[in-house]
Amino acid sequence: MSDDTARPRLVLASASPRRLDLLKQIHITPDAVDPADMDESPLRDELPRDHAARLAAEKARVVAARHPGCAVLAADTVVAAGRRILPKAEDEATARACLELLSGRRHKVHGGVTLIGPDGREHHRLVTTAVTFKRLDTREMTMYLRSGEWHGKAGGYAIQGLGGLFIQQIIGSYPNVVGLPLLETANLLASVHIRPEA
Ligand SMILES: Cc1cn([C@H]2C[C@H](O)[C@@H](COP(=O)(O)OP(=O)(O)OP(=O)(O)O)O2)c(=O)[nH]c1=O
Repeated sequence: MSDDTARPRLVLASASPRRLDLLKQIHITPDAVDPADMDESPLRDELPRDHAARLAAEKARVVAARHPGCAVLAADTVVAAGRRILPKAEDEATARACLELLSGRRHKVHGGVTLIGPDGREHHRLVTTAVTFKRLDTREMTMYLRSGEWHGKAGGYAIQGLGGLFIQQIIGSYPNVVGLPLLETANLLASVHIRPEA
């Protein structure tokens, strides 16, 4: 059987337009997008990397149950300052608190990825990127809060947008910070015969 005939349908279990764009960037177009839409609160004392891995797996399982025989891809991005999991900023006060915490410091972004194959087998990856912010002055803080870009973003910033202005150093995968570690995701997908189209 050729690789092409073996290619299963791919379902992206995500409501994030960024994840769809990142997949498209590597010439992979899901056959369907079906967000898991679940409670993403951390468990008591859950470590940031464990949280990212657990949520990616849970999102994938919920969606795989709705699409038997398909490959299902899910991910979760967690911004962590030490053992602390930063929230997704839904209001300005939360965004400000996140930015004050990140200002002038290094933090980590953990990207959990789960692929459930058409045979129901689970494959997991956890990718960590270290990001250093410059120290933000009052003008920069005000400008960024006004932009509204922080809305719905883990840690209250977007590296792919205006937030890129604050990045002094990054060690590791850039697309992981945006929402999907592309190298590791492509390797997972290749294991179920889904490859970038020319
Ligand atoms: C740190 C950072 C996060 N983000 C975004 C990516 C994710 O969408 C979001 C993290 O939240 P997630 O819970 O990982 O994703 P989501 O709720 O948007 O979508 P779904 O769970 O359905 O897959 O933060 C950026 O876009 N840029 C950044 O630099």
